[in-house]
Amino acid sequence: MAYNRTHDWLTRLPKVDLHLHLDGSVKPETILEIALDQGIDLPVYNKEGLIPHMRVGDECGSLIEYLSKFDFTTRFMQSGEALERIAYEVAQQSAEHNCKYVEVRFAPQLHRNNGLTVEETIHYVVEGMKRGQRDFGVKAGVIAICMRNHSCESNLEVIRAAAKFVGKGVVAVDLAGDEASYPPEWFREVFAESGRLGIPVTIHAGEAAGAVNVYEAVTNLGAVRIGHGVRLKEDTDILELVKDRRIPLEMCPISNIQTKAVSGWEAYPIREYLEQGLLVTINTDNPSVSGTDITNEYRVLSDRFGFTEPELVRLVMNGVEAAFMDESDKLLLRREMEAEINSLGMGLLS
Ligand SMILES: O=c1[nH]cnc2c1ncn2[C@@H]1O[C@H](CO)[C@@H](O)[C@H]1O
Ligand SMILES: [Zn+2]
Repeated sequence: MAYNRTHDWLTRLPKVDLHLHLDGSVKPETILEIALDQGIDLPVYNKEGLIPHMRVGDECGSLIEYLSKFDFTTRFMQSGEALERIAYEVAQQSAEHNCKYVEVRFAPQLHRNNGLTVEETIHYVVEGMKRGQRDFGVKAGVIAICMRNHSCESNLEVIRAAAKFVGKGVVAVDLAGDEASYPPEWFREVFAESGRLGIPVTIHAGEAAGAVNVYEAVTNLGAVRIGHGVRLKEDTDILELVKDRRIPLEMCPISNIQTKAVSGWEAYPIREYLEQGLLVTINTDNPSVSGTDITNEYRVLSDRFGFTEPELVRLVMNGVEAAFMDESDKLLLRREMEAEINSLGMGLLS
């Protein structure tokens, strides 16, 4: 590939990733090792052969098709050891992309086939992230996910367990899964509990259904951030509300194109959102399902939308602003990142 100055610069740019699913971030070689260790059958026994089972192709037609890939990976994520290891490896992969802070999300109820409790699953993921933080210097937070196709009772169990880890690794709760079939208003009771317990909320909304889901998430589920929000552009009033409240959007460009949240890149609203003053952040969603990484997300945006380096820096720093971090830690992260960005020789923050 020809030398591209911005591509090279993006590799070195310090970044953050606020929207990354643990079960969408598993390395094929790790699946292979866990399967051999635990005697789980595999369709093939080499890492290249596993990739098609884990990753969507260009032909992916919908979020539902995209989500089908997770049935494969979660089979190998049923022990404390596997969860700890995969969380640790997320920190390692983040460090490889000069990602300084990562929020890793996972759905505890999907990892209980071999008898782990909800709290145990959270414990192991938090431990893996902490070990990763020690070894690779990547700061991390964990987000516990409620699933749209799970019962209210099972989601309440997640919220209550997550509450016990607030201040000890867990930073928020989320709602994920098939958005078109399970509207957010069905989960008011679940997120009323997170409100009572004082846990911050982010909700996947405006991805596989319209802007009205963003409205519901913000006004009735207590969301202070929105996962994706790609379809927010369909309703000006709701867009204004999100803008006025400074609610960050966790956009995940490659994933959003694959799940057909929009028809294609020409309809991807990122530049208009940024110009309209929305707090847009760039994230990976699922590196192993989408075949991406955080540097690649920025590269694709710079190529497709002609973002300048100062604009790319702004997207990164929006991520810092949106992080579920206390203000003193955020200030430290911001200073560290600004110093590193300035040392890249661009003087971009002057
Ligand atoms: O982009 C997405 N939209 C909605 N749900 C998702 C997305 N990516 C992953 N998951 C869902 O979240 C679960 C826990 O990590 C995954 O198993 C998948 O079902
Ligand atoms: Zn997601």
